[in-house]
Amino acid sequence: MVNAKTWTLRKHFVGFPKCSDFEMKEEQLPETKDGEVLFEAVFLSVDPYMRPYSAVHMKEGNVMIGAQVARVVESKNPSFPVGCYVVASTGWRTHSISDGKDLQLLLTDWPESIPKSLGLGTIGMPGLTAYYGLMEVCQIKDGDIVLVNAAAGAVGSVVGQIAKIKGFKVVGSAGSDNKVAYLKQIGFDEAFNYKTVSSLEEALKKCSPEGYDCYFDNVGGQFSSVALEQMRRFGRIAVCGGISLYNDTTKQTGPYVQTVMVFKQLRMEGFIVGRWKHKDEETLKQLMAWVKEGKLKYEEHITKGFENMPAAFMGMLKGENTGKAIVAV
Ligand SMILES: NC(=O)C1=CN([C@@H]2O[C@H](COP(=O)(O)OP(=O)(O)OC[C@H]3O[C@@H](n4cnc5c(N)ncnc54)[C@H](OP(=O)(O)O)[C@@H]3O)[C@@H](O)[C@H]2O)C=CC1
Ligand SMILES: CCCCC/C=C\CC(=O)/C=C/C=C/C=C/[C@@H](O)CCCC(=O)O
Repeated sequence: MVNAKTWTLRKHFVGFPKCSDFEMKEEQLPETKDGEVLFEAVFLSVDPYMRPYSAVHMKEGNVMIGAQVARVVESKNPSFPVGCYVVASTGWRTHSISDGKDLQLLLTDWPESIPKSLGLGTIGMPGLTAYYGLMEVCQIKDGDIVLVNAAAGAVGSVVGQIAKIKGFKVVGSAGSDNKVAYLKQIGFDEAFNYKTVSSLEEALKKCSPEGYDCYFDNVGGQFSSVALEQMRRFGRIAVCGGISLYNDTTKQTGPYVQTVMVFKQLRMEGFIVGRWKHKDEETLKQLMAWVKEGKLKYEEHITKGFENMPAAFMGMLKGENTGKAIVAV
């Protein structure tokens, strides 16, 4: 018998999450049955989507949603032998049992030199999000100038680097001078600290006087209202997320998009990474190849200890992370 620790949503978040919104619990797992595997979490992901999704997909008392890279420790399923690593969406739990249907093996031939935690970041869901947002939604093409915000984070840092691999000019914004230095280090052409510029409009104009063709939006709200005005004709906006809105207790309102959308003939499209699931295997292989070739750099912000999951989650929402926010058990 194995005891699993879990983090549950004690109270729905109101505004910015608080420690008292979470509760750690322990449960005894049953014996595994034929076809089942028992696995233990090695790395867990904390992601922005957990904040808005909790309100829609969770009830108070539920285990917090989320993905982990886990090691199979007991197996009655030949597809997942003991010792193999899986990506599982079983939430904030140290141990889980599954019949394997919802498990994803890490890419085969994962090199020892590349941390398996990247299966939650650059070679996982955030990397896929960056790739599909640029290639499928923005449909980047020759000569495009790309803008991405939350650029030093898990998704944004991959967006900028893929755009550079493909030969485009890239501008990024982030919330500290250290993050701006990091963006320059990984190849962004221009980067600025959105918290310290005196005018966002001027900063965007200075970084690209010609304007922008592709805007990969992770932030939404006021940033987007200003950025839309800097788009070039026939520009494309991939609406990936709106982290500046997730903790609002009252909905923010306009300026509204219609005038600029019509005059500049813009295309704006929201998307969820799962739309291209059928392409995930080949895309993950491409991301892995770029990492191996040193073209796609990664950074991780690692918090140690399962007991620190809420702190890691709240820290990520506050911007403490450069690169992917991960908890190592
Ligand atoms: N549509 C989809 O399928 C998916 C969408 N997403 C979305 O992508 C975005 C980035 O996610 P991810 O890369 O995992 O997270 P990040 O690693 O970028 O971490 C979140 C970052 O958001 C920034 N941030 C927090 N509050 C604000 C604010 N008020 N204004 C501007 N920036 C803020 C912080 O960086 P800073 O210091 O720069 O402020 C923080 O580090 C999110 O909006 C997320 O919801 C992610 C995955 C899939
Ligand atoms: C302007 C408000 C927009 C609200 C949008 C909310 C969230 C956007 C977002 O971050 C979506 C993320 C979706 C992630 C989906 C993940 C799962 O399909 C798979 C998770 C497993 C894994 O990490 O591999």
